[in-house]
Amino acid sequence: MATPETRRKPNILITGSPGTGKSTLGQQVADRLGFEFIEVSKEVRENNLQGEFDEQYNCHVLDEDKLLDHISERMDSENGGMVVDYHGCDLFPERWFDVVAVLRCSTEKLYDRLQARGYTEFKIKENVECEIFGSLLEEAKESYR
Ligand SMILES: Nc1ncnc2c1ncn2[C@@H]1O[C@H](COP(=O)(O)OP(=O)(O)O)[C@@H](O)[C@H]1O
Repeated sequence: MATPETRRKPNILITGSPGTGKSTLGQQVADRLGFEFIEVSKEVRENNLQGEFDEQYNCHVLDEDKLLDHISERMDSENGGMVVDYHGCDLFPERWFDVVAVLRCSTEKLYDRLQARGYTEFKIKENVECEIFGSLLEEAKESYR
């Protein structure tokens, strides 16, 4: 099982509220470095890693155990060189990452981006509030002191 000391190339986690630009940046970073990009939402859709249906959010929740099992071989590899995009970081074992970036975005821009994505007012408000409070940055600081 690789650790930051034994991995050949670093693993990078890109977190932040939905709409801050994680998948855009993650793909660019992976392309430039020749790393593999795991966009978690896409990985979940393509590999049937959903859990139960959530009525309030009108979508399936993620089955976290299934996701972790699904990517653990690549994340624990001695090679490293993985870029992962997910909105939080406390789901993952700390040993998986050498670099954690938290993307931020102005609330005006975030609002417009989430509206353009067709999110409900409820979901937009919740995500914009999360951005105002800097919740995901705090989560990352707690996990990776
Ligand atoms: N640096 C940027 N400048 C302007 N627009 C951006 C930037 N990064 C992403 N976007 C746009 O913002 C929207 C959300 O980006 P996306 O990468 O899908 O965010 P996330 O993966 O965090 O949900 C997309 O329409 C994307 O084109």
